[in-house]
Amino acid sequence: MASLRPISELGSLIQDHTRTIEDGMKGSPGGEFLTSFGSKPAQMPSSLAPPRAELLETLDELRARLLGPMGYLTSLALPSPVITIVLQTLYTYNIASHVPLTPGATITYPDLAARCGLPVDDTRRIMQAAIAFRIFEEASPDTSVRHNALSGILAVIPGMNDVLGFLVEEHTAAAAKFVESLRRWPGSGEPGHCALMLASRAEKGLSNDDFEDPSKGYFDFIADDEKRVARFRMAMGLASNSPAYSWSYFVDSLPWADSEQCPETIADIGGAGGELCHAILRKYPGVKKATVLDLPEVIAGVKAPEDLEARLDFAAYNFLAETVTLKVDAYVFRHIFHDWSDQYAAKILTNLVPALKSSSRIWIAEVVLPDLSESAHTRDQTQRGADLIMKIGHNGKERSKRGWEDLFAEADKRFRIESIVQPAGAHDAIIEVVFDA
Ligand SMILES: C[S@@+](CC[C@H](N)C(=O)[O-])C[C@H]1O[C@@H](n2cnc3c(N)ncnc32)[C@H](O)[C@@H]1O
Repeated sequence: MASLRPISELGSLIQDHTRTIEDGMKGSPGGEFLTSFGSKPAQMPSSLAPPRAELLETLDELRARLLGPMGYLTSLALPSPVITIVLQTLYTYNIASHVPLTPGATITYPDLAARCGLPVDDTRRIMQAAIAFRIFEEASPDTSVRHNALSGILAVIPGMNDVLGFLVEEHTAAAAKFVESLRRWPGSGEPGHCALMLASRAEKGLSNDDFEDPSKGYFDFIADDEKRVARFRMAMGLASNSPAYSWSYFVDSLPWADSEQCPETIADIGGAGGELCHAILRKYPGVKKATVLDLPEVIAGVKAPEDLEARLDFAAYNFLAETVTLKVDAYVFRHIFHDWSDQYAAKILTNLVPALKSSSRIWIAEVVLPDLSESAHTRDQTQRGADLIMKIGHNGKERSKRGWEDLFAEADKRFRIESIVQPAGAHDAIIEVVFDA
């Protein structure tokens, strides 16, 4: 472990980075970093991303070191159920929608309680806990509240409440069942053995001791529940709209402007509505034909936009149950493998093998976990957290470079990772794989 810097040095770094950000944001929208309702969120240029990341990391380190081992551990464990209680109640009673949206307007605790159908004393206690975590503001002590920027997004951004609902209802229930899932099915890679499925079956009064097919996962389970499917789609849609998820990182990183390297034909496996192919075809005229392969129900009714009609088509394909018959120059997978444990991810790859020739390339857009770092705990908290979310939700996983190498080796020794590129600011890396047929 590297020797730790004196805490005064951390304080100076915090001061320096804060100044850099404040100066860099002067006069820009959101540059004052206000938290009141209606204030503009800061839109920081990418040049400020490094000082921002280092500032947040330094704040995290200083806090952990000042709290000391016992204080820091308590600071993790104690708020965790409290945050769950607060967020679950905010979602279930849609509390944000009952607080007036006129800037500065307030509501008393009894009025809010009446609108939400909650007891007054509980409403006050839940709201005050929320306010302590910076959601809402107290307008008058013990009497009334109003929105702030954070609570405001729950009320005004379409889909935000769905995101909250998805997280607090599905993930929280799954988290509570995680250890039980480990005990019941140690090491299982079956989607039906994940904690979310354990929780979902228990919630419906279904047996977890005796159920038919552990290969059926969360999406199969909720398929008939329109409300849950819509909420999941909304939550994913909102998350994938964040700039770090932009298609352009992947599309721009492909070396296909060079006609020597540009494939004439490609297939996007699990390509859903074909949006990634739209971007690829528009940027690379050398790609003459793209085919989206996905489940029949997903591609049913999906059409290519007019300008791409001659170059884009869709075909039904089940990557777990069938081998690929469509032979193209390059296969693309975006956000596919992390949904699956190694045994299923390897199956997807072995099902591709019969279509591969020695010049075939596979391009994957997904996370490549970096090694843990003493100087990037906040990044690691997010990425390792996302890995566990994939586990509780699907028995899926995020993979490190080693994890990807092991996966390809398990699938077929002829796969070889040719390159991994991590564009700055992007959530995903781009993994290029060749097949030594
Ligand atoms: C997380 S989405 C990714 C979609 C798209 N590649 C993207 O980047 O937005 C996973 C995709 O895999 C597809 N999928 C799931 N199971 C499949 C299967 N057994 N066979 C083919 N596609 C499947 C889903 O329909 C969905 O389109």
